[in-house]
Amino acid sequence: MSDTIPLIDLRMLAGETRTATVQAIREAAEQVGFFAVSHTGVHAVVVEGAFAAARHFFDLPAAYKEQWRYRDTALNHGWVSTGQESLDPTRPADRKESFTMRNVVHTSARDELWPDVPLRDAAFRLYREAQRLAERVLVALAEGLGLRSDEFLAAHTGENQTLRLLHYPFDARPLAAGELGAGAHTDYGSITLLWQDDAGGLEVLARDGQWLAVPPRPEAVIVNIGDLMQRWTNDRLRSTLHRVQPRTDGRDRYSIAFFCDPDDAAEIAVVPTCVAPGEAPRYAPITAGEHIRAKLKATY
Ligand SMILES: O=C(O)CCC(=O)C(=O)O
Ligand SMILES: [Fe+2]
Repeated sequence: MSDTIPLIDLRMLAGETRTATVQAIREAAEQVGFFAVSHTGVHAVVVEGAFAAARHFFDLPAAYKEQWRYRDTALNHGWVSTGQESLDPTRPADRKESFTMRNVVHTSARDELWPDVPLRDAAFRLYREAQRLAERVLVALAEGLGLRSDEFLAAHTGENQTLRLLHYPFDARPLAAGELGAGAHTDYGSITLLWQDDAGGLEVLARDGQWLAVPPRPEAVIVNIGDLMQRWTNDRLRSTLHRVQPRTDGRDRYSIAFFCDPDDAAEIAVVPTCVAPGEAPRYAPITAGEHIRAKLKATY
């Protein structure tokens, strides 16, 4: 593996370069589980709008943000303060705060869930564009594995698609042993899209056991495979461990993740093209909802 994750230009999905590009996406998903995509169709102004809204919200006093505190994993919406979430439950809680918004199309009409209209509007805009991008990636992965184009897509109507604003504050207090910005974890669902600012700190565990930095690349979106997609593909696509270093250089870091997960009722059964002839699937079918809720409960 190279010293950074592969970069794929999505303009190449059009025309006669499509087949080769779909295979490049599949290969990156198999070998690294992380890749970056450029020319994604997501507008820079929409991404900037979401980052601006995030900075504005996270700057507010904690006592005020309290009103939108994350309350339950079923709704999966709201503010989680620093030290509340442990992506790696064996370590101290993460040095980060977040604002999670599940199924924004559905929840944006509920005024009580939103600190302000600009945040809601910025989230809605990015959510819609992220959905389109995630759908293109799901289709490419299906095609790359020799499946019907909508094999994965059909299970993703938006019910479990979640946008999350993240803030890793600089904090001069000494770090506890093993304290991180985000503890080492794999994502739970199908695929994750990630936008990061230029601060850096994201690392992925390479196959050789070394942590590899994922440097910020303006205009690129990071894509990674989650646990359910790994299971769906009989371990062919890799759900790779990743973590975020805490801020120690005097500046904060902001990032935005879009988790694209299957609908609660979707049955995740190993796809036939990922089982070698004469072998049995490694996993029994599972309902996506069961899996996602169990994972969320473990981290809060
Ligand atoms: O902030 C980042 O760069 C990564 C966040 C992440 O991995 C997550 O929230 O699942
Ligand atoms: Fe993650």
